[in-house]
Amino acid sequence: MDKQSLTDPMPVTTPASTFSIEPVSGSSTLRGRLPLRRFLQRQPVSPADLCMPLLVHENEDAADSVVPTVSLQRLSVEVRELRRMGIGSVKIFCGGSVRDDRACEAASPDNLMNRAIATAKEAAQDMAVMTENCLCSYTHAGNCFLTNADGVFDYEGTLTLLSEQAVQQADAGADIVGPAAMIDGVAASTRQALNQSGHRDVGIMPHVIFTSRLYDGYRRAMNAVPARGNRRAFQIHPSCPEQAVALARDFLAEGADMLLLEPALHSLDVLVSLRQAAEVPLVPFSVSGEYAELTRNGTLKPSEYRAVLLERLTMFKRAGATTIITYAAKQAAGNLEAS
Ligand SMILES: NCc1[nH]cc(CCC(=O)O)c1CC(=O)O
Ligand SMILES: [Zn+2]
Repeated sequence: MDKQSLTDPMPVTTPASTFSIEPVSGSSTLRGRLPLRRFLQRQPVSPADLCMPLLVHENEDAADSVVPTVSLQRLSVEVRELRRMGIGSVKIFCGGSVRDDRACEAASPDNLMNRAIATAKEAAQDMAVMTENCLCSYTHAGNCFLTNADGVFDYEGTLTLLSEQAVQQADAGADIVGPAAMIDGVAASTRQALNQSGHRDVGIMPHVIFTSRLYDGYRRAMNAVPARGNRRAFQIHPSCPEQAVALARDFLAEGADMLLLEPALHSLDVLVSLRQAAEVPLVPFSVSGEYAELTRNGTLKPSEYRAVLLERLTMFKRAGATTIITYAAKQAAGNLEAS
């Protein structure tokens, strides 16, 4: 409950009515009455509703990034602090250091991603550690998938490598893997690989991704800019919500445990319709461009930013989000702690 609403009771007067019809219910004026306003209010957003994306770099934090980044060295401290603030999950993203045509580093047991997972898990056992499962940091072309020598999409090779990558991540301690290459069949092949390697209890949260320029800040920070063009081949055009819903259904039929939707703000309609159709956790990802828009447009004072951020997160929650992935998770948790 914000202090404002405790100290600012709304005087309700009943003016001589100029309407010929008396309202049947007092439902709008009830809100002026403090105990009723409180009674009607749903559970507000809490730190436990938030997931912090961690863009991990080997050495230095990326100074010019529009979104927060963290070095491997600082990761333990960061994860412990987030956990202390009540945040229950982190989603780890890592760049690669070696690119080749077969994206070999993606499934190397001691790549940065796997070391970061182990570090995060060691720092806070009860923090849910989620990963991104993709190839764009490891391929020459910056694509999320493999291609053959002739440039044609290699479906089987991609699924095999993504499954191997997921198993390595689970071995390192990941609780939930996140296939992000937008390839159907990936949830099924990942499930099978996890089960066969003794990771039946590791969850799968595939990404359902609309094409967007709101990813540019992330791609720059993570050195994951596609070599040609701004779009990724399998992402869904913003005009095609039915494709997103269909892909979401396919992933669930394949055995996905939950779904990530991005960009959060540009996929709200899909969140709402999936919430009505499927009893599964739905997780909007408020991506780098959304964070940049809120923090850097220069028109919001700090107090306005905090209030708008809370409104934004509340809106995601009421639209049906189970958890919200946001670069503002730490700030929001700090504000909620302070209020
Ligand atoms: N590779 C998939 C992926 N993983 C994270 C983001 C963007 C996240 C953000 O903008 O915060 C994307 C989209 C993309 O690169 O096309
Ligand atoms: Zn990718």
